[in-house]
Amino acid sequence: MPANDGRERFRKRNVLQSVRNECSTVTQLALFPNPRTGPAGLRYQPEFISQTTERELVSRISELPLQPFQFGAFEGKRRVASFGFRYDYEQRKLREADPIPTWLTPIIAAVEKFGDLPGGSVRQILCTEYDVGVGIGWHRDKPHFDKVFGLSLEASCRFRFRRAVGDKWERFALAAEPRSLYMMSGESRHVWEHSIPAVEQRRYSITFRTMKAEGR
Ligand SMILES: O=C(O)CCC(=O)C(=O)O
Ligand SMILES: [Fe+2]
Repeated sequence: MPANDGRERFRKRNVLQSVRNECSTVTQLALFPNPRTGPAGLRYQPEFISQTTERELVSRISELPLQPFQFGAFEGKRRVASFGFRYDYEQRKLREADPIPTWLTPIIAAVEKFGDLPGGSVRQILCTEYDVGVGIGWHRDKPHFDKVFGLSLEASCRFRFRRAVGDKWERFALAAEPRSLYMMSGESRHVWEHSIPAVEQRRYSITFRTMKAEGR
């Protein structure tokens, strides 16, 4: 009966709405491929690597001579190591950095495959340690880089997005879980800003960046 159909539709909408509210953002992305639910060009893959690989990568990163990030009061607490290229904030220039270590080769190949990119596309790596209470402020990555991938290690974070719509911010958040990979391309990379609020447990990340043609 039409009245029942209406009620059934209403019930389904309510169920969908509560699923939307309760599920993690990750599940929302999978369940609702509507562009309104998240920035276009954002992809997320849970469990991209195994726990064994995660442990190996964390142990490699903790052996690196990580340095406090040299930019801005809020961001100074992150500790980082760059490979391939690094952005020099004082000179406002891209500079060559140490070559990408070979222990990263297999994971880079997997990331390139995930992004449907030819081998050798990833040319910049940033290993970051966020101690408890450390995050990263709102920003877009430097325009010299094109696609950005991020592997989360040891702890999850709330990976937030915002973009200006009139005089308001449209917002979105992704629960980036340990061992997951996100990819920012298109609007999620070039239009939306992203940030991570202070983490509750120590988190490591490896970000992988391709270069814009003019950045070479
Ligand atoms: O830690 C991350 O996953 C992302 C960090 C970030 O946004 C950046 O280094 O530009
Ligand atoms: Fe970033």
